[in-house]
Amino acid sequence: MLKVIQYDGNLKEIAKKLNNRKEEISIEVNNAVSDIIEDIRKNGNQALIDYCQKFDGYQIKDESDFVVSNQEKEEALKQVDQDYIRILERTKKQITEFHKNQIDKSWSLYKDNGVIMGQMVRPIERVALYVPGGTAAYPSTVLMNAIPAKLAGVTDLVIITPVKADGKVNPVIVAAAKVSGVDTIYKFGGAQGVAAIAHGTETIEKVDKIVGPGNIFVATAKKLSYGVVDIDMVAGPSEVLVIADEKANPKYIAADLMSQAEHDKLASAMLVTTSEELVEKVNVELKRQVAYLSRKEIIEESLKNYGGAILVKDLKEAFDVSNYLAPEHLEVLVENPVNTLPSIKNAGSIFLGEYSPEPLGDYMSGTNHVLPTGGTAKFYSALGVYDFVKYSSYSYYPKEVLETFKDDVQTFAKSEGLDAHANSIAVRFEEE
Ligand SMILES: NC(=O)c1ccc[n+]([C@@H]2O[C@H](COP(=O)([O-])OP(=O)(O)OC[C@H]3O[C@@H](n4cnc5c(N)ncnc54)[C@H](O)[C@@H]3O)[C@@H](O)[C@H]2O)c1
Ligand SMILES: N[C@H](CO)Cc1c[nH]c[nH+]1
Ligand SMILES: [Zn+2]
Repeated sequence: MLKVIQYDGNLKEIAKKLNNRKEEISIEVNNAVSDIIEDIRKNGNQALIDYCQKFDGYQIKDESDFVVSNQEKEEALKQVDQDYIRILERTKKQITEFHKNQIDKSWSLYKDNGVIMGQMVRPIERVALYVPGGTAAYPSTVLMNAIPAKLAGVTDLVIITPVKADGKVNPVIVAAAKVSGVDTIYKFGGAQGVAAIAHGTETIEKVDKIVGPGNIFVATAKKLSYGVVDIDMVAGPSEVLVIADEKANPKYIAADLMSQAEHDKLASAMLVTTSEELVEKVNVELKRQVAYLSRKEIIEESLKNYGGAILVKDLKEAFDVSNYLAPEHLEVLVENPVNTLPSIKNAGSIFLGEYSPEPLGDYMSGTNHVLPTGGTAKFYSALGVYDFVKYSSYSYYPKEVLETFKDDVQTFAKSEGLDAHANSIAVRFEEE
């Protein structure tokens, strides 16, 4: 059952009523994750092995066992049927079609006075893709991470993902890695995996950047590793916010809310609507549908803690609430949904109309499913090709053009008290 909150124009109150435990959890998790990172930094491989044993139940045999071997890959691939490979290939095509539009080009400006300026786009060299592996397998995340990275030109890509107690990576992950062209799959994840690949160990080479989603421990470890490596964003426990008018279908809304609630007990699913009657019907549907879903327990816990229905007086208020909460996924189930785009300021990914359900985006619409959570869609974007490149600017000035700037630059430098800067210009125009 969704708890019902009447919106009275106070956005801060709404946020408090919905997320009142988030702060508390993050302090506890922050401390636990900091300890793990420190231990990995000090004790390297041995600490990594110990944490993997503790959290995933697998005793990594030796340093060569950190990586899925070719033989393990072959065995895994034998278990994946051809129709599944076809689906992965179809998904790859969809994701590629969307993401190739994000490829940014280098540019140069040749001025009449001989000055040349420009910007070069270069791929980041070594990137780790986090693929979650705790309570579910995420082959779709392999594709969502790897395809934009490949389009950007990253050559050194590795996957980190937790294994099960038998030490095996799920065969569908191995298949998705093959389809995406990623060879190295490390058998570790969680905060310890993030720490190991961020700092490096005796045998594990550090990366320049870590991307990809994960649970609260993974998201916190990425946050705390920022600076040692770059990260894409905070992509933590999943969220969906549905804006619906009185004509929206309660059966679809309930199904879509639960599709995200099933990810994690910390996932959040919210309905923002003008219709009290719709909320009642959605509650009936939630009860009916949850009964046949295998992750019923997670769904119920997540809806109880982080689910809710917010009643608003009109759609303008609905978009105000949604923009304030900045959800990872926003579904818009109102008449003429495409026309509402100008009202949306903050959302990781937007799903318009009743036949663009959020799970289509999780797998095959082509848009990326690695998305900012916890209100960070106010400043972070969906994972894209731009996350895997960096920009270097350059300039070439002939002597006669520098001369036209020499006095102004020196004055500027002196105004900052930096006379070595001024001197660098002056020495170029001294008589020998
Ligand atoms: N935002 C996005 O773009 C996006 C996309 C896909 C999935 N997700 C989210 O990814 C998450 C996947 O979570 P998951 O748990 O299945 O896999 P995961 O790989 O993210 O986390 C599993 C790991 O968490 C660590 N862990 C578990 N309990 C711990 C504890 N008490 N202390 C320290 N570490 C602990 C362990 O190392 C374990 O291997 C979900 O929250 C889901 O909503 C988000
Ligand atoms: N909804 C998740 C992002 O929050 C992505 C995903 C992968 N598989 C299923 N769902
Ligand atoms: Zn999902």
